[in-house]
Amino acid sequence: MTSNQTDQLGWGEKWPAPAKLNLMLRIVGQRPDGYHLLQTVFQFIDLCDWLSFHPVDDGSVSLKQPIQGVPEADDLTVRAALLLKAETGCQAGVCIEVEKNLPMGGGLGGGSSDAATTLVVLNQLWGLQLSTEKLIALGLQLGADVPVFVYGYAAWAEGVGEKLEKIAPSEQWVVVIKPDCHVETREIFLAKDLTRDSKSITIAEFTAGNYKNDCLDVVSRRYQSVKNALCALSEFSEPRLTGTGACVFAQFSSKEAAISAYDALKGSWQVYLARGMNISPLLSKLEIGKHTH
Ligand SMILES: C[C@](O)(CO)[C@H](O)COP(=O)(O)OP(=O)(O)OC[C@H]1O[C@@H](n2ccc(N)nc2=O)[C@H](O)[C@@H]1O
Ligand SMILES: Nc1ncnc2c1ncn2[C@@H]1O[C@H](COP(=O)(O)OP(=O)(O)OP(=O)(O)O)[C@@H](O)[C@H]1O
Repeated sequence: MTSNQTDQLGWGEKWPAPAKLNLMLRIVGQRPDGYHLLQTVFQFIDLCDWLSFHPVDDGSVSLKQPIQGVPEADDLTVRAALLLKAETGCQAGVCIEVEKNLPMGGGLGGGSSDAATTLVVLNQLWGLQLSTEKLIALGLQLGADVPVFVYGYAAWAEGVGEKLEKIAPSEQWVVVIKPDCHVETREIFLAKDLTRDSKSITIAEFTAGNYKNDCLDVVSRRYQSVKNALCALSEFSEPRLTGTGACVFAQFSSKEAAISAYDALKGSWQVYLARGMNISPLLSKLEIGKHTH
């Protein structure tokens, strides 16, 4: 393959893997296998990891630089690429480069988003022609948060997060605090004191302001730094927890208000200023590619 062809096909380009926020999260039941049945609203933010894919000719899947603390074989991008090969019999190889910006264990879905970007982009680069529905089903094997990143639209989600319906909450400015702790999703879902019987609500009830996250009480009881972050953000706007934490966020209707909260918090906290997005930057980049290639 010449370098010109390589560029045209998107090999070596940087592909975004955005973070998500759960704008609300209700636990409405539990499956026999222990997985929790949710109602949640996913929206993307313009805070991203960046992935690039480099062809290798020996059929192997590797990482250019493993992420600290994550063995290469466990990395969700490697697992996603191997899953595609196993599913399709594809013999091609790839070296994956991840520019990691999203904090891990933050409830921002970084690992899941990296996996989704790998599924979607390698499907294209390897010419596999799997449908979005098939990629969503493969993504679900890797984690409950992967499907929405493949889907690419802000979504009302049910099931364990795989029943997705497009939704368009307002794309507000957000300030996100990453408290100084790592919350394991599994630990929170195993907690005895977690509420698991919330009443289901409608999209209209969410839109009218029902933003409850059922994990909030358990997480803030166990992690003092999450509680402190909620308190710090509440000076500026109503704070919420994303997923099972640790990150907390608040929305702002103006950029100026968001910047002034960000400026006030940045001396004491690991804090991010971002913008809500109803179409994932990955999907936008794929659409642009379709029109230019
Ligand atoms: C909390 C959320 O981030 C909300 O978007 C997701 O539900 C979690 O998604 P995720 O991190 O991709 O989760 P997975 O990697 O699939 O599961 C991690 C662990 O959380 C528990 N888990 C996860 C999702 C779910 N609906 N019920 C669960 O009980 C399972 O015990 C599992 O062992
Ligand atoms: N490419 C990857 N990036 C980040 N974490 C990864 C990756 N591959 C595997 N992991 C593992 O997944 C765990 C969860 O990472 P992630 O960044 O998705 O957390 P999270 O934001 O809390 O996720 P979620 O909101 O889906 O619960 C990490 O602690 C790490 O062990």
